[in-house]
Amino acid sequence: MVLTLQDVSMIYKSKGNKGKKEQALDSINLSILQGEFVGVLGRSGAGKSTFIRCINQLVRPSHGKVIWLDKEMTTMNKDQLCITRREIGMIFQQFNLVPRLSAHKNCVMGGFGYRPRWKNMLGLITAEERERAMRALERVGIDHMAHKRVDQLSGGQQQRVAIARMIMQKPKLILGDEPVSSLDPTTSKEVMQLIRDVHDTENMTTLINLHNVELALEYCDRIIGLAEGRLVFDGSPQDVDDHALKTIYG
Ligand SMILES: Nc1ncnc2c1ncn2[C@@H]1O[C@H](COP(=O)(O)OP(=O)(O)OP(=O)(O)O)[C@@H](O)[C@H]1O
Repeated sequence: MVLTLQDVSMIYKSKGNKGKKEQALDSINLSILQGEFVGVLGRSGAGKSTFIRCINQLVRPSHGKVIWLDKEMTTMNKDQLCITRREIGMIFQQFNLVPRLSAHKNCVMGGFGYRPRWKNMLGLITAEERERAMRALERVGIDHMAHKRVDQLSGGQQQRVAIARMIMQKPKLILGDEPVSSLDPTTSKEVMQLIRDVHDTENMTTLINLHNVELALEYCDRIIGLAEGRLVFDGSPQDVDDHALKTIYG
């Protein structure tokens, strides 16, 4: 087991709206094995993003434990989290790149978690880091755009840069928060294939939110389904029949 969630719940308390509470996750218990590629399905509002973000503590769960490689993330302070998050790469729907910087500079930043803060602030990059970033861009097929500002790239190209930045980070776990939702169908497949290739060759573990059931069934080894914050399905893609889809999507 590389990742375990024990009784994880998340209740958001809105500041406005008379302090209304929103239960986004409800007692999730789950174990993920090394090397699994897991797709997370559910309707809009089912809790998929919250689930993914509770794993690396971008959202701090209200209750329960998240244990990653025998370390309990839920009780970690900010410094401990910074160190542990180096092992966890994240790919977002909106790419989360620095728009005015080049693809290469964005990629180099993937390695910043391993360097002293002062070096990052001064932007001191070694020749080895420069070369490694270039190789990561090559790996995702975007090296010919290395020196272009990322805000001048297409969505698919930007997501490739984000994946190269993640390769530079050398994580053991990939978390994807709807990484292909803003891409057209052909580009979505290309990006999913790329994530799958990186997962396979680097022997990673991956959890990814997807709106597209077909993509999930094609690329994932295991599917989990959320409905109203609860885990309502956990099985292989072959087990996702009409009954399972009805359970997940209502
Ligand atoms: N910051 C927040 N404050 C209050 N409520 C929130 C917050 N973030 C999410 N929620 C609520 O928690 C529930 C789950 O949201 P979440 O974004 O995790 O769902 P999702 O399945 O990822 O949805 P989508 O597919 O539309 O992105 C929703 O009811 C949402 O309104």
